[in-house]
Amino acid sequence: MKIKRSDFPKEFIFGTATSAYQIEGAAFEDGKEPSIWDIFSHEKGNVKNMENSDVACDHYYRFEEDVELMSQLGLDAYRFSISWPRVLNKNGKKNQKGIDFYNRLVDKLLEKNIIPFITLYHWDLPYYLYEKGGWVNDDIALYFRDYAAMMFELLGDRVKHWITLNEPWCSAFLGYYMGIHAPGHKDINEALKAAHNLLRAHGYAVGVFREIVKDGKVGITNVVMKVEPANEVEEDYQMAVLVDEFINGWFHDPVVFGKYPENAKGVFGKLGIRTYDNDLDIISVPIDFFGVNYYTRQLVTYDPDEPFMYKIVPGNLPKTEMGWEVYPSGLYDMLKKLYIRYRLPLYITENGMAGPDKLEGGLVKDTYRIDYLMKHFEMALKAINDGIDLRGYFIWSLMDNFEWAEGYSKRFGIIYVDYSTQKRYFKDSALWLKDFLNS
Ligand SMILES: OC[C@H]1NNC[C@@H](O)[C@@H]1O
Repeated sequence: MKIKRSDFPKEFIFGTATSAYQIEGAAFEDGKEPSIWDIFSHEKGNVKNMENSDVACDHYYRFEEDVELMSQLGLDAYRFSISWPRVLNKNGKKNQKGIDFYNRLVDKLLEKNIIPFITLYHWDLPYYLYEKGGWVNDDIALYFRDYAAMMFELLGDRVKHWITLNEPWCSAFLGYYMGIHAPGHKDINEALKAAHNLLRAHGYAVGVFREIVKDGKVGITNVVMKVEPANEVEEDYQMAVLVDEFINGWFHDPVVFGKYPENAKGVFGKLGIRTYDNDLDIISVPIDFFGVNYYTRQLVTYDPDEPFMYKIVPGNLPKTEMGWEVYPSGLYDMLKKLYIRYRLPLYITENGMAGPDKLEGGLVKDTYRIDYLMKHFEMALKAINDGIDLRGYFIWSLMDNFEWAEGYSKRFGIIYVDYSTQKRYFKDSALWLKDFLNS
């Protein structure tokens, strides 16, 4: 059964997503100050092939061309992030050139009838704040609140859909525990404190949003994974429950219920981590939607030798270039689980795949990405037809870009970027999407 755009509610929006550090470039230009990723990517061993985003997709200078491409595809919406160190400097002063870039980008999108969705924080913390302790310094939540208020004042007249944080789980646990993302720390106590401060930052930002953008909608975007036991044995099921709470609840439950997930909290409580319960009133101020980033499932098995008694087991389904299993039904399962548990409107703020994309004669035959997207579109439609309040779907990503520790080796775009020339090429998936959006 081939689904069509018209099978979706007419107000359902299709878009693409990017983030500042991954596409903008101009990393040290027009008054922009360094972020933790500008520093981390220049430190040996952190990013494959020592790549960085000094130039990236040169989007800072090419944004008009890129918006034109979005318009040609017929996108309803575009999700992007603001680079905090591009708009606010270490003396707490606005950087007008950086602000002007986002003003022009928003105006260009509106001119093309593309709805802007802004993410305030997509991992590029100003480096001077990291030097003050970064996400481990409790004051960071107030710095974020003031940055958020400034952006709401500057763009809230035209931008009505805002996301406070992208994937705080990654900021906290990849950045402060596993050390594979900036700032590259490996300390579980720091990671849990960072997680808590990210949630506090979110709560403070929502508070000021209600005062400044009265007709706007605000949410938080979390990465979710369908967590399943590797083996049908009791101990693996128990670990799956724990890991599901840790990955799919640690940044959802406090925001809606004002408390951390019980079982997972039991594990971290043993580590003697304060859960700062008195902050949960701030953290759980009401939001308008959850952003859902879905890519794959995670198989877990009990392993008493591991720090948290579990380890991840590779599955046997077909995988993308990231080694992630293609598991469309997991999207449906997670949308259903989130909607039943939290009863909030949902946007898929990221879904997509990294593929072995080859540019030949100006074409990229990424039929595997068309198949991937079609299967996940079908799951989104199934969720809507089952009564889940799903309101939009953003493909990750508009264009190939800097994939963090993987550098430019992983191509997620529906638009191919030739980094040696900065030329953009519609992949077959982009041409397919253009037809789908007009179907
Ligand atoms: O790994 C693909 C994407 N996942 N979510 C966050 C984005 O910044 C990544 O590029």
